[in-house]
Amino acid sequence: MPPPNETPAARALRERQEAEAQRTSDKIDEQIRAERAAMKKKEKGIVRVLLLGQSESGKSTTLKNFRMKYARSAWKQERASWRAVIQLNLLRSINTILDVMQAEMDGEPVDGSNEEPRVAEQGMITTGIIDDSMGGGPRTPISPATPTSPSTPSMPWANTPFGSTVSLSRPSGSSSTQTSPIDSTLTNQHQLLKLRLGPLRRVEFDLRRRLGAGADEDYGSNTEASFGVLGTVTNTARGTLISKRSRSEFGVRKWKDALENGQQVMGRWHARARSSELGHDAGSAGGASGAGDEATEVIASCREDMKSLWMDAAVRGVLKKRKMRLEDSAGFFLNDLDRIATRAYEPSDDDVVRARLRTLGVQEHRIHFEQPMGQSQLFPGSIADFGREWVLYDVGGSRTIRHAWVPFFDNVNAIIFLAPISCFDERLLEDSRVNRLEDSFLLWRTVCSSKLLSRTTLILFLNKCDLLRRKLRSGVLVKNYLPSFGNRPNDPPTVVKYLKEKFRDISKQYSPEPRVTYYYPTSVTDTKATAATLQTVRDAILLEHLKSADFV
Ligand SMILES: Nc1nc2c(ncn2[C@@H]2O[C@H](COP(=O)(O)OP(=O)(O)OP(=O)(O)O)[C@@H](O)[C@H]2O)c(=O)[nH]1
Ligand SMILES: [Mg+2]
Repeated sequence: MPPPNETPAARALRERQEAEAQRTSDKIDEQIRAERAAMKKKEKGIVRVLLLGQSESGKSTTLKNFRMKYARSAWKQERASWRAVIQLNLLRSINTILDVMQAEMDGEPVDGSNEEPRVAEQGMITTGIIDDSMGGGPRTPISPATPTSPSTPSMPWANTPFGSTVSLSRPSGSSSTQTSPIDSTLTNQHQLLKLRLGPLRRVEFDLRRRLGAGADEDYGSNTEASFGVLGTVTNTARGTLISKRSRSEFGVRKWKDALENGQQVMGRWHARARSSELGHDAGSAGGASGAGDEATEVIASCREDMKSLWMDAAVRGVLKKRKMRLEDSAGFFLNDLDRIATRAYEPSDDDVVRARLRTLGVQEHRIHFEQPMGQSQLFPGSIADFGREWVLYDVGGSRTIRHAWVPFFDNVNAIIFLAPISCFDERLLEDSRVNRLEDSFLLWRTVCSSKLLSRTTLILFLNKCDLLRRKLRSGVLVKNYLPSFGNRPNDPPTVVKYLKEKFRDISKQYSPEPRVTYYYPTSVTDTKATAATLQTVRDAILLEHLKSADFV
């Protein structure tokens, strides 16, 4: 209230001051409004893409392809720090072989209980989505009988002197196509080789710990925390080649942390490793930037022994007999030992794309597209900037962590769903009663039917086509796992088309309202082909985004 005895002059002054204060207040309000509007406009321009799919479907690999193509400088900066992860992948394979050899030497029985992972067999969790006809009992086994060697091989390795090299026999031709009786007899030379490679167990343990193994998740009912011990983890079952044994897989909540930790390992051990004397041929000279950490030293010094192990016919025989197909497993680098097991090793683009680092948390990656995209020519001017900023969310795909996906559902423009279609004869790692393809169909149905996602653009990658090709070529019959496939030709184009139709039917049947869905057969480890796919995907997502923002 104005003062009771206010003079006309005082009143005029007060009113001027009040008007001024109001102008300032309005200005601030206007600024806030403008900032909010700008933020909203910017937010509206940001494209949010969620990568979904079961574990090992290829989500992180797709993200890497995106970053490699569109965030080139960040990618290049980060590339070297993947070295420790790749080394860990390599050591996991080697130590798995050593574990399997040990099991063979101990005369452990070959586990064959997991040999028929069909889409829906008795006792399996089934949706009936793929084949309503399949509720029933066991089907005729398709596995060709695997010749077995004596369960207790001769073990004449006592008192063997350590030599400087261990020479073993080489497999004749490709082991994966070997059909003659398997020679899986291990000798004292194998025992010797195993001893020589013993230090790699400690290196694997050390690398895991340093990269952040605190984040490791254990699926196995009986997996021991210590390194060098086989877990009772059901590994990817591949038709006739199935494994019940695998070392637990390394996973992290945040890549960034793990990669930074990996870099620190290099730094910390740098000086020590210089004077390291291991008594082996250490391969190519050190001196490359970042080279010289202890893990690298030991790995380089064991290169020839690792090669001997991987190339050995009897070792391959044991792997085959015990149904381990390392070549198809995640993070397989044993064919690159000459390049990777050196002190000077620096990861290539392809190595990083193929490296396996299991995702446990949600990873957010921002990409700012520098080049104008296709539609910007169609929609010039201010729209050229629209959709330049992308946020890609990569999530963990195992069943136990899928609940973390939901909060992202109400704010994404597009979902890239990865369905690994080579997995039609495999079981889920986290629940061996469930066929992996069936799990993908179930997940796809959940995504399609979600009301929150009814306006979200769906893009389906029918992934791992390369592995599908290889599997079909090796004689695995789709109809044995999906009876409704019937007598169609058992070739990749037919299988891809058949599965695509299945996914399409689910989308049509379960989407709350009609929607456009894009389907791409992919092999996302093939970076060149994936680059072309991503270009198309990017254009498609942007077009849908522009439509939803009423620009079109
Ligand atoms: N051969 C082949 N390998 C693939 C393909 N896509 C992915 N991989 C490999 O499969 C493994 C798993 O891929 P990731 O991208 O890590 O799988 P993810 O979906 O992120 O798995 P989680 O993080 O566990 O949810 C990696 O070793 C990849 O290199 C493919 O199309 N072909
Ligand atoms: Mg991942």
